Amino acid sequence: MKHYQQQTNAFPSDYLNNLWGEIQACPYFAINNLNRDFVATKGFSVVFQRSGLAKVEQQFPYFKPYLDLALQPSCNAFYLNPLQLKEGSRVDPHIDRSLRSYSKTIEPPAVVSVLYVRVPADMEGGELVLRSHKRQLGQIKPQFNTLVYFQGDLTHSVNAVKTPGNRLSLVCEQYSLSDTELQEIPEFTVESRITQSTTKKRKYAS
Ligand SMILES: O=C(O)CCC(=O)C(=O)O
Ligand SMILES: [Fe+2]
Repeated sequence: MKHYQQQTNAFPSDYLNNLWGEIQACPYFAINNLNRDFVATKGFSVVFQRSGLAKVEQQFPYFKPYLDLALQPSCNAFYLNPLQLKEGSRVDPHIDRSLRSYSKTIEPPAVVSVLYVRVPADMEGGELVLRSHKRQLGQIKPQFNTLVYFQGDLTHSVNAVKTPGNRLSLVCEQYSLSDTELQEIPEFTVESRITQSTTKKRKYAS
């Protein structure tokens, strides 16, 4: 893939409404956990190997249509995260390498897929900006029901949202790891501020 591509009207719109509702209702959905590039965002993350896909679909059936369409056959490890921005939220320039927390040597993903589940009407700001070595390659204005794929080694950012309402995307970092790297990745786990604080509470309680 050369830099990026977009697929408009990726799903029946009923599916996106359902996805919106399920994500809002999910107990893991909370103020982000991701690093400080993510300013005032909400979300949670599902980390899995291809062998854990059935478990992901069992616990999160509403992700199945997205995974069926977006997962690349050549990839074997995934970091899936719903990401919500509101007025004033932004994401500073970064390269996605969320699996680094499991193995230091992991290279960036082969591809990242992003589905725009909800976008405020007439949103100002909120564009996804893609760069390679300071050169801007594209500025994507999120559109409801568009599925974007971009090359996983690109630096990217999301401009501050300047409109009220929610911008919800469903992002999947897709990796093609060697057997040794893959061994470090959980078959299936959920990362969320909520699960972390429960662990902490348990620790302090004992
Ligand atoms: O929502 C987007 O347009 C991209 C978000 C992003 O960069 C990420 O989740 O790593
Ligand atoms: Fe990113």
